[in-house]
Amino acid sequence: MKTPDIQFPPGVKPRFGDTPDEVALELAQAVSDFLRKRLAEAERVSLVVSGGSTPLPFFTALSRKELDWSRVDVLLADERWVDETDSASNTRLVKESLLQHKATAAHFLSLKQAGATPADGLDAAKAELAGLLLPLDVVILGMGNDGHTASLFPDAEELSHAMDPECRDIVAAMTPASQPQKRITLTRPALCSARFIALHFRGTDKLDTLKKALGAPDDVMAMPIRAFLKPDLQVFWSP
Ligand SMILES: O=C1O[C@H](COP(=O)(O)O)[C@@H](O)[C@H](O)[C@H]1O
Repeated sequence: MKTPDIQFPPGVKPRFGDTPDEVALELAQAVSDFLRKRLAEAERVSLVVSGGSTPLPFFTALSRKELDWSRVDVLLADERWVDETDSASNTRLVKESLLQHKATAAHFLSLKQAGATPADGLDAAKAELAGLLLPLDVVILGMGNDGHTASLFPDAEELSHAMDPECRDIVAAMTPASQPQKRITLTRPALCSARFIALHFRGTDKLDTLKKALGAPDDVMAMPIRAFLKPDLQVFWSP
């Protein structure tokens, strides 16, 4: 594969692979190495993953890694406000493909709580996450072609709250006009301060989206992914 022609800010570490499986294996190796190192230093560690279609091979590879999973708290960067039985549920994806094999022992913290809307369930979600230590250890982000990451959508009326660098909330309710479901998301400061942050995405269309994001890095409200394009971000991409 020809290495994509894309100019990253200094300190961003891109890894380009030929196939989604190759990149998923590399990412699983990098994440498990980092978690193992953190488990030698901390009693519990946190692993934040994204939903959508991209992470499946990464989840499968990571679930087979040898780790003390009983000390790992797994949560999603964002969730659609749907029941776990719904095919759009990111929770369902994580339970079916990540919390398997060796990772069965991990502790899952659910963003989706009871309530008709994410606003109704927000306090319960905050209570669920109350024991997490900040900064988070590992955050794996995805990205949409509108420049959203997690559920930080450019067209959500709650975006300025969730993207506020001073926001004290770990989670926020989101109602993006473009999306069929309401969402709940980790906020920018909670995600941005993680010790290990990776952006995992695939496809030439999304590479073009990333180039657009890098072209005008300051307008983070137009493309929230821009807030994460900073030194030490690890980028994992395949066609
Ligand atoms: O809606 C979402 O989309 C993004 C990207 O998903 P993909 O299907 O293009 O991989 C994802 O990162 C986010 O968690 C999800 O809720």
